[in-house]
Amino acid sequence: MAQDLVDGLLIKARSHLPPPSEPLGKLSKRDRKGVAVIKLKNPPVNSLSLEVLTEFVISLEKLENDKTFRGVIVTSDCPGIFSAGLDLTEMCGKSQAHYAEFWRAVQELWLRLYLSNLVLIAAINGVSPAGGCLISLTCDYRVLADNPKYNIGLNETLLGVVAPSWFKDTLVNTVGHRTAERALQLGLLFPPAEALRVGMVDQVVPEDQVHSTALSVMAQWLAVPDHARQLTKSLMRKPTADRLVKQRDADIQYFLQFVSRDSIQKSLRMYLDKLRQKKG
Ligand SMILES: CC/C=C\CCC/C=C/C(=O)SCCNC(=O)CCNC(=O)[C@H](O)C(C)(C)COP(=O)(O)OP(=O)(O)OC[C@H]1O[C@@H](n2cnc3c(N)ncnc32)[C@H](O)[C@@H]1OP(=O)(O)O
Repeated sequence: MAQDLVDGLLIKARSHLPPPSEPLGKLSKRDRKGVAVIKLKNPPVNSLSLEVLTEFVISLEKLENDKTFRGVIVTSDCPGIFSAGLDLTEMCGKSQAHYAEFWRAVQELWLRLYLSNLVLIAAINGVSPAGGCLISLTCDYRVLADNPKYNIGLNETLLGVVAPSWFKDTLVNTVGHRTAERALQLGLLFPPAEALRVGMVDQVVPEDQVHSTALSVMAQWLAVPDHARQLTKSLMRKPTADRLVKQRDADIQYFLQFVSRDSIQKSLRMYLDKLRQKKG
């Protein structure tokens, strides 16, 4: 990957073109060296379609394999929306083969992000439910913009579905068991101050400072020798990831059975209809 891609690597639904470089705040060039920015761009709501999931994995793999990169800032190009989570249309009215391919892609992205050797900082510049929250939870540090509309959490139960065990594990590892249990059962979406209080995010800053704060935090994490930090990250995270790795196929089968149920299809359709009717 060319060195001049360092400033930006855009994930679009239908284009692989890299964007023009964007300003990276106040840090010196030296501090910025080796830091890529992945901006999710799948308007209108950055839903995680099969295509986006696949491109995300490919982008991460390229960055992992390119030794000029040591850190990635994950953020959004859609105003006010970090990600609306998994694309609900991928889970409604499709074939079993499609559900299996989709779920494997969700697993793959989670594994890549959760075990990444790179330092991952989430610059959360919008609302972040369910799968959107999960992406941020896989990062090493989360900076959330201070806007009362920017709720974050795993709200799956409100859709009538269940967050898989590895979504649950990721949350438990971040906020602890009791907070996770309450948040998961109630499908809580936390506004910024609450998200900070429960440890769902590490910092809440004014909206125009999200990116520069993410860069400052990145500089701190990159000051640690890579090998020691990477081994420590693996020590902390591998047992959780291994639980999924050991039963990936069974997890896919469970998803297939679950999502194919008439009652679940009905719940997902009703939820989508509600979203669509919201406009009036
Ligand atoms: C065994 C395990 C089984 C199952 C596990 C499943 C785990 C699931 C994980 C998930 O991530 S499920 C997705 C959960 N996401 C949500 O609940 C968020 C839903 N969306 C919203 O709340 C809002 O859209 C918003 C993100 C707050 C943005 O609001 P805004 O008013 O700006 O946009 P609007 O609601 O009008 O949406 C525009 C457009 O986008 C469609 N949409 C929204 N979210 C999704 C989505 N996740 N997937 C697909 N499509 C989505 C919405 O319907 C509108 O479409 P339209 O233009 O055709 O009307």
